[in-house]
Amino acid sequence: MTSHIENLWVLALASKCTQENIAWSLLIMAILIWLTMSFYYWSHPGGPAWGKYYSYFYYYHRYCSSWTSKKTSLPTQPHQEQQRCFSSNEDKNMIPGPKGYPIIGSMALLSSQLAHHRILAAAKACNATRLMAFSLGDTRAIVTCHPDVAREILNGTVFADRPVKESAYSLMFNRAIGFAAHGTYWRTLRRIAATHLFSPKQIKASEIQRAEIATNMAARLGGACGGAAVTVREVLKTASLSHMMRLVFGYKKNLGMEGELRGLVEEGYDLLGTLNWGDHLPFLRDFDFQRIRFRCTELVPKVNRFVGSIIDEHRTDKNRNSANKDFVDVLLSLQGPDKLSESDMIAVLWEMIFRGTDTVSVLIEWILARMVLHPDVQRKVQDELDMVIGSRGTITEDDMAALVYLPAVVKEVLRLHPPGPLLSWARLAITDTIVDGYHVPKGTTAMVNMWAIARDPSVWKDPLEFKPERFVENEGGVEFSVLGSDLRLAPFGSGRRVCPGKTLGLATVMFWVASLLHKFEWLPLDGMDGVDLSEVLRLSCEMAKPLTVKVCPRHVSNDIIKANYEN
Ligand code: HEM
Repeated sequence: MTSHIENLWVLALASKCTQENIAWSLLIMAILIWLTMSFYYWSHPGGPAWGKYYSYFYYYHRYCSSWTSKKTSLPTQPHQEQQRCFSSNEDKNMIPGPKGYPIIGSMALLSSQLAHHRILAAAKACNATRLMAFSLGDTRAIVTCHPDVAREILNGTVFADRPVKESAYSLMFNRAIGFAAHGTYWRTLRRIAATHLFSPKQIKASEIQRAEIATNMAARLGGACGGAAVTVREVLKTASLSHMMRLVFGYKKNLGMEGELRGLVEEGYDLLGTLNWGDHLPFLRDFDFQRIRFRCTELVPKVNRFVGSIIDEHRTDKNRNSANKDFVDVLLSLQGPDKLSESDMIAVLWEMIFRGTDTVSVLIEWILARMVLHPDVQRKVQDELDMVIGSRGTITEDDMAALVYLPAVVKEVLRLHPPGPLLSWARLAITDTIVDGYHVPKGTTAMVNMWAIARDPSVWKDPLEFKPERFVENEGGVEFSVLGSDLRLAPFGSGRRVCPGKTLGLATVMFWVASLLHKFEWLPLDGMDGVDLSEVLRLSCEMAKPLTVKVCPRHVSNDIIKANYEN
C-alpha cells in the first residue's frame, strides 16, 4: 500500500515537472524561433521589414505557380550599378540597401538631425543612389537620390498617399490636405484651397497684407541698426505667422493671439518632426516612452479651443461681407457635399497656419545668410532692385515680374538649402508597383532625397558652389522652373501631391527678401561670426545656429537711382 502511494507521488511529481519543463521548453523554443526569424529577416538587403516581406510574399509569388502571370512583370534587369551590389546575392530582384540592426533596422538613419546626409551616405555605401531599400522597424521604406527615379515616384499614380504617423492622427492632420488619404475628400480640400487661398486672384488680393508686414519687419530691424547684433529668425517667424493668420483667419492686428498660436504651432512642429519609435515598432506602441501621445492629447484641446473660437467669432459676426472674406468664411460657406464638419474645418485651418509658417521663414533665413556670405551677390541683387524700382523708392509685388537676378538667387538657395530636403512628408504606395525596375509592394513608404539630387555632381556642375548665375539665361545659365516639372530641382515636390502653397510661398519669399535687401545692407558680425551654414532637420531644415548679423539702412540717393534707372 505504502509503495503504491509512493509511486503515485512520484508519478504526480514527474507529471508536474514535465508540464513545467514542457512550458519552459516551449518558451525557449519560441524565443529561439523568434530570434532566428529576426536574424533571418534582418539578413536580407534593406533589413528586417524587407526580409519579412521577401519571406512571406516575394518567395511565395516567385516560386508558386499561381503567380506566374504577375511574375512576368517583375524586373529582370535591375540597374547595372545595383547589379554590382547584388553580386553576392542569389536573388537579383531585391532592392539594395543597408540591413541596419536586427528588429529595428535603420531607425538610426531617420532619428538623426541630418537624416538627408545619412541617407545619402548609406545609399552611396551600397551603390544604391538610384533606389535604396531600408527598414524602419516594421516599416518598409525606399528612397531615391536620382531625378529619374524621383519622377517615377512623385509623378506616378501609385505613391498618392502619405504614411500617417500617430502624432499626425492625434493632431487631426489625417483630415487636412497633407495627410488625408488620396480620394474624394482630399481632392475636395485641394480644390477649395486652390480656388480660395492659392489662386492668382487671392494671392494678388493679399498683397497689401504682405506689404504691411514687410514695413513692420523693416521697422523692427531698423530699430536694431547702429551695429547691434540682430538675430533675424524671431522677426521672420513673427512675420510669417502674422501673414498666415491674416490670410486664413483674417486678423489684421496682433490681438495677443500670435504668442499663443506660436506656442501651439511650435509644439506641433516638434511633435510631427520627432521620429516616433512606436510608429514603426508595434511592441513599443503602448508605452509612449517618448511621451508623444501624451503631449498630443495635451495640445489638441488647446488647438480646438483656439481655432474653434475663431470659427465661432466668424459665425456670429454679422458685419462680415465679401470685402472682408477670409478662408474661415469660405469654409463656413460650403454647402452640399463640400460642407465640412467643425473638426475637419479646424484641421484644415490649423494645417494651413502650420504649413505656411516655417517653410517661408526658414527659406528667407537661408537666403539672408547667403547674402551675408556673398556680398558681391547681395550687391548685384540690390543694384537690380534699384534699377527696377527706379526713383519710386518703394517696392511692390508688381515689380517682381521685372526681376531676373533675385529669382535666380532664390532658386540657388532652394537648391543648396531646400526647406524640405526629404520633401517634408513621405509618400505611401497604394498598390504594388515597379520602381526603377524593382517590385515595390503596396504599403511601402517612399522618400525622395531632393537635397542629394540638388548636390549631385552628375546632375549639377560645381554643385557645392553658390552660383545664382546658373539660373540666368543671359549669363550662361538656363531658364529653370522649380515648381515641380524638372526633378533635378523640385523643392516643392511634384505630381498630384505637389505643394499647393508653392506660388504663395514663392511670392512671399521673393517680395520680403526684395524689401529687406532693398532697405538694408546685410553685414556679418566682426570676422563672419554669426553665419554658420550647419543644418538641423526638424520638420523643416533650418540653420542649426540662428543667423545673427548687422543691418544698416541703405541710403541710396535718389540721383544715383535715377542715373542707374536712366542708363
Ligand atoms: C517656401 C515655401 C514652401 C516649401 C519649400 C514647401 C514644400 C513642400 C513640399 C516639399 C511638400 C510635399 C510635396 C510632395 O509630396 O510632392 C509640400 C506639401 C504641402 N504644402 Fe508646402 N511648401 C512651402 C509653402 C507652403 C505654404 C505657404 C503652404 C500653405 C499655406 C503650404 C502647404 C502645403 C500643403 C497643404 C501640402 C500637402 C499637399 C498634399 O499632400 O496634397 N506649403 N510643401
